[in-house]
Parts: sequence; structure tokens; C-alpha cells
Amino acid sequence: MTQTTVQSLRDKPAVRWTALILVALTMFFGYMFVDVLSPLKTQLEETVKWDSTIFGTYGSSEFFINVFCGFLIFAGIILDKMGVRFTAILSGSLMLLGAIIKIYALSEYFNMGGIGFDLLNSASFPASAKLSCIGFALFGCGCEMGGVTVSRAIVKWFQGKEMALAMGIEMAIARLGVFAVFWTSPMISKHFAQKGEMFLSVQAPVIFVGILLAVGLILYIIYGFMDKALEKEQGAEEIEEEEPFKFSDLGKVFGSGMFWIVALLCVLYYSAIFPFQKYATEMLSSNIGLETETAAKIFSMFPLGAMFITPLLGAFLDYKGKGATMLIIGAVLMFACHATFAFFPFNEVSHMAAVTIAITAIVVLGISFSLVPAALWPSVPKIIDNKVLGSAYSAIFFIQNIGLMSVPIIIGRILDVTNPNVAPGEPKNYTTAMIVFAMFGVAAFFLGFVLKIADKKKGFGLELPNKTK
Ligand SMILES: NCCCC[C@H](N)C(=O)NCC(=O)O
Repeated sequence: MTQTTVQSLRDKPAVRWTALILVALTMFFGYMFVDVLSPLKTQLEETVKWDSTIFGTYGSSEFFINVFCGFLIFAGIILDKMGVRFTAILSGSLMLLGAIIKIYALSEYFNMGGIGFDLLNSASFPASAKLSCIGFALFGCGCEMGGVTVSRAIVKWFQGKEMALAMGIEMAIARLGVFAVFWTSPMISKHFAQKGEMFLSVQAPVIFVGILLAVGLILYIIYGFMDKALEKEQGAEEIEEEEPFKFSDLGKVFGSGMFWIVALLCVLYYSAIFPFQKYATEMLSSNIGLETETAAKIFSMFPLGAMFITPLLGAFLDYKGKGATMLIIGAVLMFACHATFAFFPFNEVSHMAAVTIAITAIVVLGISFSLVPAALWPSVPKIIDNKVLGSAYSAIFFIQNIGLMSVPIIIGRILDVTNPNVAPGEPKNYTTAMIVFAMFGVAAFFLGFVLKIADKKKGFGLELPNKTK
């Protein structure tokens, strides 16, 4: 007798990978938006008078609502209660709304006294920066909510299959967004600066990525149809993730010691990555004496390297394991890169040698940024009950966001204090700032060890492969 097995949508590779591409592309546009102004720090200093502290506050503002209003916790609750497709569309809408506000904040019309300018303007903090912060904070709600939702969507489609590979590819696509924006943003900016359109030189890159975010929202809506079809098909089948959210879930998450180790490792590691991205272009220009466009292109190798290696490491983790070890090595490499920029005497070697060493350090950071995310995120389902996974990712992001919010302000302040007489646009001394970034690597390294020991004792399987069939 022959038996026919009915394939579910998630069993069809073409369908589940299409679902992945749809959600990942929106994150691609989101990550472009996150760093759209990062390569333009010097131009912002000259055009809209943002000093390093203001720029740092702007960088931090992405996380204001997530941290101060605990939005990320709500995001987890919304995700658990309303499901992936509602949350995806909500997050895409918030990202777009934030982008529109930021576009307005950087417009010539607004900065020449347009609606809301007088209300927001003050000598110490320009209106353009305040309104950009408001827009970026709303965008940040959407982007982080999107991140949690995408992780959840991947678990939904890929659990027991190529889950780490899928997460790795999703992150690789997001990294490609960072790479893309470090090329396009200075190019668009230069085009308008050469025409003497100074406001457009900082606003046009934001408009460009804002349009991409509108496309991203459409992709989330299309994903929503796929998600609905999957749910309809699964019907009354037991679906673990569909359990309604209960507040006691948060207690379960926060009560787990392993959760805290992972969350602290995450905040320490990422605090030396995303905030660094905001300053990297100016740091490279200052340390090596490069033009903004060239410095941004050198830095773009960081996400590019991470993009190629993350999926490979995801696949390695699926088939071979060694997640905790990967986290430790990633922390060491991150320290090595930041320490190089803190201590290497770039001005005492030839320009060629300085550029080569800078590129090598950036590539090393890229490898680190492949190892850690590829191992960290797929580890969460191993230490946390599936039923509270949405809340767990949100809680980790919440703790991570506290670091991502604080560090840019701290670095901005350090730069202003350690460069008291440096005129806008002039090279800055980045030594102290880079030492701070390097210290995060040291702390992450120790936590990686704690995690590995705890895993060995409790047997969560962080060093084991993911693939079950
Ligand atoms: N918006 C930029 C920061 C994204 C932080 C996000 N919570 C995250 O950790 N994403 C995972 C990653 O490795 O990019």
C-alpha cells in the first residue's frame, strides 16, 4: 500500500524561502534607514550644526520609546496576542511614519522657520535634531518590533529545518542594507552638495531610503497573505506559538538565569557594534585622513564581510553546533578591531599601510559580527520555552536597547570633551571613544565563558547542532 504524505506550506522550500525573502527585504530597507545619516556626521555638523553630543543623542533616539516607554515589551505582547502578520504590518507602518517625520525635520522649509520650527528650536539643541529624534524614535519602535517579528516568523516557518541558516540569511540581507547605505548615502549627499543644495545634501539620502521603506511596508502586506495561508492550513493543529500571552510569561523569561546571561552578552556586544557604526566614518576619516566618501566605503566592508560569512556560520551551527564557542571568539575579534583603532599609530606609518591596517581591522570586525549574531539568536529557542519566545526576544531586545540608547550619547559626549578646540569638519581624536568600545569586547568575552560553563552544567545544547531532520 502506498501512503501519500500531505506537504505543508512550510515543508515546501520555495514557499518558506519566499516568506523569508519578503520579511528580510523589509529589514534590509530598515537597516538602510538606521544608518542613513551615519556617514554624514561631518556634513550634519557643518549644515545643521549638530555637534557630537547632538549627533549621539540623535543616534540614541532610535531607542527612546523602546526603552523609556517599555515599548519593546509591548511589542512582544502585541506579537504574542495579535500574531506575526498584524505586528509586521504595524511595524512597517511605524518605520514609514518615523521616516516621513525625519524627512520633514531635515527639509529646508522646516529649517527656514516652517511649521513647528519655533516650537522646537533652542540654542543648545537645533529643531532639526529634535524633530529628527522624534521621527527616529518612532522608526525605532517599528524597526525593533519588526526585528522581533521577523525572528518569530522565521521560527514559525523554519523550526526543525534550516532555522539558523534562515536567520543567518535574514541577517545577511539586513547587513547588505548597511553596506548599501554607506555607499549610496555619501554619493547622494555629494551630488547635492556639489550643486550647493546644502539641506538636500543631508535630506535627499533620507528621502531615498524613506521611499524604500514604503516598498518594505508593501512587502510585509504580501507576507501577511502567506502567513494567513500557513495558519489556515495548520488550522486546529497544535501550534505552540499560538498560545495567548500571559503576564506571567514575562516572569518566566526574566526569572531564567540563562536568559540574563544571553541578554547581558547581547547588550555588551551590540553596544560596541551599532553605536560604532554611527561614528565609524568620521573615526576613519580622522585617524587616516580620508574623505567622507572613501572612509564610508572602507567601513562598508564591515557589513559586507558579515553578510557573506553569517549564513555560512548559520549553516555550520545547524550541522555542527559550537554556538557558545562562536560567541567567545566573536567577542575577542571585536576587541581586537576596536583596540587597533584606539592604539595603532596610524599617523606614523605610510598612508597605504594605514589604509591596509584599517581595512584588516574592519574585516576582522565583520567576521566577529558574523560569529556572534549567527550563534546568539538561534540559541534563544534553546534556552527559552517556545510558548514565550516572542516575549523572550522582545525582552532581550529591550535590554539590548538600553545599551544601544546610552552608548551613542556617551561616545558623543566623550568626543566633545576630548576634542574641545576642534572646529566642525576637522579631524577628531577618537582614542578614548575607541577604548570604551574595546572594553565592551572584554566584558562580552567573560560573559561568553560564563554562558559556556552554564550550558555545560545545565545541558541546553548550545554547543549542539540545530538540525533535527
Ligand atoms: N536598529 C538597529 C539595531 C538593531 C538591533 C536589533 N535589536 C538586533 O539586535 N538585531 C539583530 C542583528 O544582529 O542585527
